[in-house]
Amino acid sequence: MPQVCTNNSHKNGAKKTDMNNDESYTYENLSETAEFLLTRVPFKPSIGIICGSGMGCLADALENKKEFPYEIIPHFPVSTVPGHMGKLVFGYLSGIPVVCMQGRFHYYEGYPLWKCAMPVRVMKLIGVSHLIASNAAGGLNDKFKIGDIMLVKDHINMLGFAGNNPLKGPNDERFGPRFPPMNKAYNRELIDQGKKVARELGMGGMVHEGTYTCLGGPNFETVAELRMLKMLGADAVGMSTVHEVITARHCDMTVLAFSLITNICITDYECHDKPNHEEVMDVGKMRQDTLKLFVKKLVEYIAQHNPQ
Ligand SMILES: O=P(O)(O)O[C@@H]1C[C@H](O)[C@@H](CO)O1
Ligand code: HPA
Repeated sequence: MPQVCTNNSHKNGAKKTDMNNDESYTYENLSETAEFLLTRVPFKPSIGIICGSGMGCLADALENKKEFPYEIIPHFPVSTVPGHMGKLVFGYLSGIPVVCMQGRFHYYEGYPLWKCAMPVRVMKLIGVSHLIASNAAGGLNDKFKIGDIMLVKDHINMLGFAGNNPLKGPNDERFGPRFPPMNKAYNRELIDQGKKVARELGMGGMVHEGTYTCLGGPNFETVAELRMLKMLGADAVGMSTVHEVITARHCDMTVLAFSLITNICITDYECHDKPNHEEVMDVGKMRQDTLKLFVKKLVEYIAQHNPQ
């Protein structure tokens, strides 16, 4: 049975922070959050996992779990999206300690990007050096099929084009530099290892490499928007991950991200299908065994080789 933690000082959905949307978390705020967790978990994971929509199964695979509902963690936002459980889960995968976000935060939930990405900084402060971020995404690349996996080799930060960035505002050098590079955001060794693992698991044909783009959501995209994104070089489109990766790279974490292609983007006005969140979650469930195995193998690789 997983151990579910409680926090009496933050009972009954009581307001945990006075911050409004203009005030970012301070280093001290996030250190309090990290301290809260570290004093309740008997191990320090160096690998963090973020579960995409319908992919909470990745956290179910952990052993000796210790679970923290987001409501009880100081300064944490709460998850509002179906398919995102809203729990931080510590445990072991193949005997390796990991921490898993079973539910992430999206811009369309009403949170500013720095708040959506705050758990990444908390992970950093508890000792996480490697982040595996997963997401559900619509496939734009003609070669992709529903249920395929795309290892993210790069992203197009559409929200960033409009000046919206999780690093916007005063920079605290204790997290990272004012102007972080983003040309090597996704670790090449881990992308190659992802492909190797896929081949070993007999799923080589369903794993690709490509560019992810994030829009604000919550609506799915128009045909014209999708045609434009395809022309720009995007292979998959979603509503998350980019703000987490930027925050992770800012504080020098090594990142692997992958998209589960849950639907094929509709770029034809004559097609009358409609994308929907139920389908997105169903594909996550359909692929849960494959995803668990895939992530487990990557965690084993990271623990053995410590790619930088
Ligand atoms: O959290 P992710 O990016 O996996 O969730 C995707 C984007 C939207 O939140 C939702 C749409 O169905 O799934
Ligand atoms: N668009 C945006 N986000 C998504 C999609 C999509 O088609 N599928 C899953 N998340």
